[in-house]
Amino acid sequence: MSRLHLLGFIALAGLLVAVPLTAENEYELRLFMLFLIYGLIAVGLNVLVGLTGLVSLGQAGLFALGSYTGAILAVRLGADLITASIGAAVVAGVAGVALAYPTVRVRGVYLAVVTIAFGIIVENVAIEWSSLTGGTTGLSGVPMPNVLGYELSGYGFYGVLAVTLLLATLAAHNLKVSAYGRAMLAVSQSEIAARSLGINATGMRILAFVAAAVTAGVAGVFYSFLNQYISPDIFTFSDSVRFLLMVILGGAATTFGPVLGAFTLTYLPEYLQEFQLWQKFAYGALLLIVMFVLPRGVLGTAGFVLKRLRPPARGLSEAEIASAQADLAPAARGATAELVTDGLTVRFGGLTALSAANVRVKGGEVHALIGPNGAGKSTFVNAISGVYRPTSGSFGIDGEDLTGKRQHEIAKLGLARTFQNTELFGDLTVIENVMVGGQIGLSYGLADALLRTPRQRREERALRAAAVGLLAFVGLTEHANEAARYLPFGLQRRLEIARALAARPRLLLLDEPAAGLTTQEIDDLAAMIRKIAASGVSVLLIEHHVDLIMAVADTVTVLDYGQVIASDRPGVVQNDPRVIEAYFGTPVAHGEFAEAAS
Ligand SMILES: Nc1ncnc2c1ncn2[C@@H]1O[C@H](COP(=O)(O)OP(=O)(O)OP(=O)(O)O)[C@@H](O)[C@H]1O
Repeated sequence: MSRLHLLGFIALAGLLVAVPLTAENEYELRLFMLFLIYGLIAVGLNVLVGLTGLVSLGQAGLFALGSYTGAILAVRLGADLITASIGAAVVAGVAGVALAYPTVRVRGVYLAVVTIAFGIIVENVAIEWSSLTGGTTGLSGVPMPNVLGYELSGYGFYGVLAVTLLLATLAAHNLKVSAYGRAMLAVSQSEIAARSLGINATGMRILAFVAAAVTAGVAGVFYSFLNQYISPDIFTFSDSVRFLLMVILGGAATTFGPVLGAFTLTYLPEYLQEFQLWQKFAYGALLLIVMFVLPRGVLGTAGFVLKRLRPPARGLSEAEIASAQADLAPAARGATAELVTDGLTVRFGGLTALSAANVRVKGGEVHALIGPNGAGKSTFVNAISGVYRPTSGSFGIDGEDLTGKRQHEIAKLGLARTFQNTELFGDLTVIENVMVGGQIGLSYGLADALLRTPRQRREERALRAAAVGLLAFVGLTEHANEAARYLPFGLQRRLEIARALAARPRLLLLDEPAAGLTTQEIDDLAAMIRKIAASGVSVLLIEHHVDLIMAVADTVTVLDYGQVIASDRPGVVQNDPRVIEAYFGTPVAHGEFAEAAS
């Protein structure tokens, strides 16, 4: 944990201890307890909004679901605070999974509408199912907070709320700096790239929704025990908006932003009471001004300014570079990684982009796939990496059939790729991009991430060391701490290669890696590809640059109108009349092919 974050946690803990000692009356303490409850909702919602970039305007619905579940369990079944919280966490968690499902199809404003609809449904069920919920009259008689038959004092309950908020903030912070947090950020920035590195994007979104739902559900139980009475009008759409505002105002994706946002929006209405009729207007105007001046939220902007004033070193320390070594060899040693496609066909409506392609990439070779524009090269790459589902035919690595598998499953079986139009995680740093690539080899789980166990730290250290080694291999150590989006184009291409290599694949697909590079950069790329192949990785190279192909390829396969028209050693293919005709329309003299195709 950075020194700044440690200070933040100490300050938060200090505040939580000091408040009950200094509170002058019960009302003050109760208001602070409300802040703790809202803070819990905001901290959970920040996982969703800050890390996966998704917006939920249904948090009041989840809060209500938790409140009602807790209250019903307590009133009707005599459950204590712990049992009620577990029950509410389960019910809200299941609702979180259900809410995450639409993200398979919808995002952005459509997803926001789905979450709004969810909130409205919960509110209406609470009103209409009066035999269970008490309808519009609400549910009263929630007992005093009690644990295992012992009633908690006001301060005891305060302690439970304070410790829960502190632990939730710590767990959310740990999640953010773990492989899970990086994976969520990666998914939000380039889903296709994240999937190509073995990340289950849907799984990450479900996890984020569940985190936001469970915290809102437990906060709901706390609320019903604090209030001892709940009714549907406590959980309205404007509450959902307020919860979202807490995250955005404090600073999405920051550790303490949601807590600060919850604090501000709990106390602000109190201070604005003196404006009487103008209270709501003043509230809105103030929010508008803050968001206009600080679009990243208060702590987001503070962090940004701090980085400007004291920029972190762009590169890595000598010691860190010296301690790391690139390991390019495939994770599964001894594997030959032979890719074989059998009659692979991809149709888009009436267009056959790839027609019964039989390609064999032998273990450890550099195999170039070339062809005129629109020949079907990218379609081939997308088919074997799981982006497109083949219409017919099959493909596999080392005899294992991969047809029909999803992108992240194929990645886990040893295939990594780069993209024709680079697909980096722009807001992550260069080294974080490579670390996301290496996450496929991690074995620590969610509990390790939340608790930052020694196992998590050990694996993260090894992951970083491997990433440093790969950055040295592609010559990017000087840029390690820069955001990937600010790298010059040529370096972005190299970063994509390092990121793909971090997954320690058996087969590496390079989709036009030389596009847009200078002659010197292409020479460096050729040397890099040779080294990669020498370490035992099979390379499938999609390229137009004939010089590069001649320099590195062991075999060249030529596609034309989706069909394989030649596959042989480069020198043979270069003189194949069908290939020359495919590029020029008519047979031409020897030598002109290389000149024109490059
Ligand atoms: N998602 C898609 N939907 C419909 N048609 C597509 C799709 N992707 C590719 N195509 C079509 O399939 C054919 C093959 O395209 P593809 O991009 O695979 O060629 P390519 O060899 O990679 O070309 P380039 O060198 O220009 O990248 C083209 O006619 C293209 O228009």
